[in-house]
Amino acid sequence: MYDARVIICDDEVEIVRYLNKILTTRGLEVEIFTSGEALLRTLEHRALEESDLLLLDVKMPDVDGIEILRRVKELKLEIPVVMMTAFASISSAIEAMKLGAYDYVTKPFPKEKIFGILDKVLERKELLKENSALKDELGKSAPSGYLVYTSDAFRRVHEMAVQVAQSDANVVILGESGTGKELIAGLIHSVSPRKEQRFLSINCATLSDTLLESQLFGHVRGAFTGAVTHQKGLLEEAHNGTLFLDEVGDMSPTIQAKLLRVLQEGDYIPVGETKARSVDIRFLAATNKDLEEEVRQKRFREDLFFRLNVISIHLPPLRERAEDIEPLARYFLHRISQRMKKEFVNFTPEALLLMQSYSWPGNIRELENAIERAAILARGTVISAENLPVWKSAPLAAEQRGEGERLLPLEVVEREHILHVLQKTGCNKSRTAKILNIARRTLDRKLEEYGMQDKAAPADADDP
Ligand SMILES: Nc1ncnc2c1ncn2[C@@H]1O[C@H](COP(=O)(O)OP(=O)(O)OP(=O)(O)O)[C@@H](O)[C@H]1O
Repeated sequence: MYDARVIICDDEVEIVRYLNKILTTRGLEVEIFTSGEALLRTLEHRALEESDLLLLDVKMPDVDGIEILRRVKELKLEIPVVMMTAFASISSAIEAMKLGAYDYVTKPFPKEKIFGILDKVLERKELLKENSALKDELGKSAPSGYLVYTSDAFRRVHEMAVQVAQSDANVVILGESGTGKELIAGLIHSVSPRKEQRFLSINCATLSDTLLESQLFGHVRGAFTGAVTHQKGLLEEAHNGTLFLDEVGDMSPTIQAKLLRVLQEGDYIPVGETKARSVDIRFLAATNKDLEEEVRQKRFREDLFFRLNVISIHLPPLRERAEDIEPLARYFLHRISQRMKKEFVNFTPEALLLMQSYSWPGNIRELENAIERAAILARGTVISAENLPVWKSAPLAAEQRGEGERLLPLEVVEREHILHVLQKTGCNKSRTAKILNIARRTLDRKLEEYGMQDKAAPADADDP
């Protein structure tokens, strides 16, 4: 008997039935998709890596299996994909192998063939697990996590990160707190040629100058009061690997000068030593400050800025990519379900609406925390608006209200106002239309225009 999960995607009912039967008989958990389109939609919203194998038909009427495989690879999903092909489409199987499919089977296939593949896959998974445990122990692994998004804005970020990873250029990652800067840094390292080496990180804002210096450069015994032992610095530890400098905008001028030497000369002198040591490190840095402004204000060295900022990646705040809120929320809900061993199945339309109308100043981290909290508060398996008290009373961001510097287009203000009233009426469309003093038809049209018609409300109970 197996303790594993398999996803089947095939439009041929006979094959699905056959596979489902042989797999479930051996204790496997099976998830079925009968169209490529449905699987593709799920890919964008959910991490499939919790499953152990994807059995994917090459030829489907809507979306081709090869296209799905390509997307799986683009999203860097770890799941092994086995293509199922008819004899006639063997050439696509070869193409699939080139694209990174794990294996392929030609229909019709005996069940031993599938179980043979499954055994190999599970064995490999065990090995990988052991490997990554070992890596964690050595402190080598970069922060990892699935990148969940549907917005074009974040797709561009993802593509750029993968592209720059191939070069050895230093990168500055800019973005508000909680937008995923560290996650992107980890991604860059893990797809870069240095991926087998160490990824180390340090937060430059939380340590005192002396501590930051000795953490980075290391020190010899007796270098200063309290330096009772020799300590290797992060520069030494990260040799040949990647060093992530978080909150780099908060680094003091003294440390900036010392770091500049490392970037310019490729060497440094540990505290208390006289001889320089050479290092080969790729630097990734992040900040939520406007680094160019810091340079203009002479708080950040221009020469260091240019050395670090060979390429910059800007992470957009969550409020500027509202279409990512729902898939992220579903992803976090799925993750918390697993952690709490309780299956949360959905959000109510009101809860989704509330999440979409909030401005998320703490970005993805705030969303993650809110979902976690909601899951704890929820009584049943569906998260409702009441479980999300955080922003129910919270006002919209000043920017969204049109206060401050940025004045907003009418449609943004209108959309926010409609959402606000819907929120107050518990998503009752008739009452919302009345308060807004517009016809119910007009409200429906506007909701459709803003792509909110299915989320705005279930059919109002009190509607005629
Ligand atoms: N696209 C994404 N998909 C899934 N999870 C994400 C995504 N972006 C960020 N996260 C998660 O959101 C949380 C915050 O991300 P991260 O720590 O990388 O942000 P940050 O910008 O470095 O924050 P800070 O500036 O506060 O250090 C993490 O738990 C991260 O895994």
